Amino acid sequence: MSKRENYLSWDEYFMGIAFLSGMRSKDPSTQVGACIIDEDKKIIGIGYNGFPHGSSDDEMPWEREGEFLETKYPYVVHAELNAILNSIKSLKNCTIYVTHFPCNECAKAIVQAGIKKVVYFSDKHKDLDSTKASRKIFENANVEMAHLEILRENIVINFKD
Ligand SMILES: O=c1[nH]c(=O)n([C@H]2C[C@H](O)[C@@H](COP(=O)(O)O)O2)cc1CO
Ligand SMILES: [Zn+2]
Repeated sequence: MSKRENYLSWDEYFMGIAFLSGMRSKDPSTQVGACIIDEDKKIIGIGYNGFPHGSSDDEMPWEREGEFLETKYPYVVHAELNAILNSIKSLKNCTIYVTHFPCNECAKAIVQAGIKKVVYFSDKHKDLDSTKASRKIFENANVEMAHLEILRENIVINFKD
């Protein structure tokens, strides 16, 4: 019997895990996921955007607009930072798969952690200054940036069969 066709590529697998992780996010507008792998393709950290430990999800605001302290922005931990903080070992020379291109704050953390490659899916905020700053941070630190185009339309997990 020949091998199965249409199995997940490594890129699809790790980006798929980043997306699955993002599905844990309670942010009603943007769900971000991240998955960090080492040079042996072992997963060593996963994260999604959410409030810090101890913050009740029901008491924190998910608002995008209004008085700064009444919005989510000062409180939410970004997916990339959560993945870094959740990692089980050194991130030197690792690769991070992210559903969205990282902001400049996450870019700084990615560089300082020793991550050498960023594989991203969405770059919809590419014109924001914070994204331009991220690119500059990555370029200066020789962190490779790679846009991942996934050709299949979806990955289905069927719990019924
Ligand atoms: O790098 C990032 N990583 C990350 O996890 N996020 C999270 C924070 C917020 O919960 C959400 C952005 O929300 P919004 O698109 O409504 O502004 O995504 C946002 C960024 C910035 O693009
Ligand atoms: Zn960020």
